[in-house]
Amino acid sequence: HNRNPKTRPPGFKAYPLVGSLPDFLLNRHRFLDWTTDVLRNCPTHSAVFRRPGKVHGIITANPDNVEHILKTNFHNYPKGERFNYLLRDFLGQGIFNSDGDLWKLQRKTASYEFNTKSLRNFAIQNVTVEIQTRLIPLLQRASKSESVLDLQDVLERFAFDNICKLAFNVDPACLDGGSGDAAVGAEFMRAFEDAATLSSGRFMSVFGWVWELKKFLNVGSERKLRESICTVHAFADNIIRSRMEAKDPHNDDMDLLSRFMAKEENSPEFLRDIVISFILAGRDTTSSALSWFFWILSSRPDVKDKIIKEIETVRASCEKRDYGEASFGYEELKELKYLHAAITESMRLYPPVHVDTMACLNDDVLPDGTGIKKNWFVTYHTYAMGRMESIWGSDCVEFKPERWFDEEGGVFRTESPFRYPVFHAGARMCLGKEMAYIQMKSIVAAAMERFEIDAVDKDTCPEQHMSLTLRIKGGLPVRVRPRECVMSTA
Ligand code: HEM
Repeated sequence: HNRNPKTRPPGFKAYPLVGSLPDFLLNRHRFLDWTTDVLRNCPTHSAVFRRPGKVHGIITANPDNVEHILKTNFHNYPKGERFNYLLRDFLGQGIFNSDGDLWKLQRKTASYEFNTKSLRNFAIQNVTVEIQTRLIPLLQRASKSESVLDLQDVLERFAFDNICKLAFNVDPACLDGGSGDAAVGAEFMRAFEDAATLSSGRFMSVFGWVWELKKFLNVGSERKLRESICTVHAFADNIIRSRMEAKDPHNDDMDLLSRFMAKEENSPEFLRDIVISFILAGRDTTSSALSWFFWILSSRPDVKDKIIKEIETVRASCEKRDYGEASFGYEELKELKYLHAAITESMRLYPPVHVDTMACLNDDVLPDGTGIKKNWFVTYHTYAMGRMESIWGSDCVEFKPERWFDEEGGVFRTESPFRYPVFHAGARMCLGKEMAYIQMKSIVAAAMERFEIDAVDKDTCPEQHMSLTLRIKGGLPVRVRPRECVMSTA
């Protein structure tokens, strides 16, 4: 690719993505695979996205373009006014929905905190408790009753409990399901889910004025959105208020809210925005990743065996150190290298954040020669990038954890985040990457050590449901059986 702006070809070299409405309608149910095919066949893997009569933006699966957008010319590609506006009712000015100084301020505090040992320890402790007291008993019950379990739902409830603990040290107990405090938690989770889905639904509205009118009249989806936002805000406001009224606001709490309260003179509304953004960011990304992971694994006994062997080896070394928890400690999790590679490989094929979109502030030419105009959007297509022969070679669609190790097979091969933008890249790269791996590896290790988990329909690729993350439509029905020859018990 020609990176020299003086000699690279002039702009507007791009290929139509949505050429005709019939094409779009025919392929709507397989949107990601269809757009992947189109990008694969474009010479530089970039295309123009059109709606009738109007060019709206560029979609790309080209790593040089991704580097340009997320790093080299970062300032030209913010989230943008439209994104901010559509999500403002729900997210306010939280990190996920802000640009410029407001974003920088939150990013600075958060990236410092995400690098502290104390936050990591807090995260490990929360995951361990959730696994020990809820996940393992739930899987045990499913294995005894031999019933079919929706694993995606279980993983989503796990992730929600977990991110709420991390964000403001509240346990909504969604994985406990049921009565008392858990019912309040479940209502909060449901309202959060509705608010996220309905807010993102505004992006799909062909005519923007339709949702604005519904909002003005307080009817239909906008009425439901308003109600769910009220529920979410009331829940968060209560916690923030009582924390602020507490005698010592700089208490020993390890959660993110306390850290933001201690460092800045932030208003209660801004603290709420901050907390809600973190919950959104950490809510259903890990559950999406693990749902696809468990589905893939169901038809790959060879990979399963290697993971189990590794877990048993690491568990044996834990026992020598008299480490008898249901989960694993930080050092042990680091030793689960093959598992790390298998999860990374699974997210290459099924990235939780399947596409990501930015706005273009000023006319620009991308490194592959594609021109982009002010006010267009630019989307990088993470799902397509995981399936490009030019990036991963001729076996790009195969699930092969081994590709993440060097020639000798021992050292994990790190990949450029611009070729593997599963966690984004550049200045706005995901802050929760390490925590996400801690959570995912802990869950898989604890579950696979004790149980055989198999998708009921392991040979049919599940239908995709695209919300903010890539989920499995209708959930992931699995059967759970006790694993024979378990080395330790919960
Ligand atoms: C497998 C799990 C995860 C994946 C694949 C993932 C992926 C991503 C991606 C693609 C973005 C960029 C989104 C954008 O353009 O706004 C992002 C941002 C972010 N993620 Fe994650 N994420 C994961 C888990 C988490 C967790 C568990 C947390 C919190 C504990 C978290 C915190 C954040 C935050 C705060 C941002 C915003 C960063 C910024 O705008 O400066 N993520 N993540």
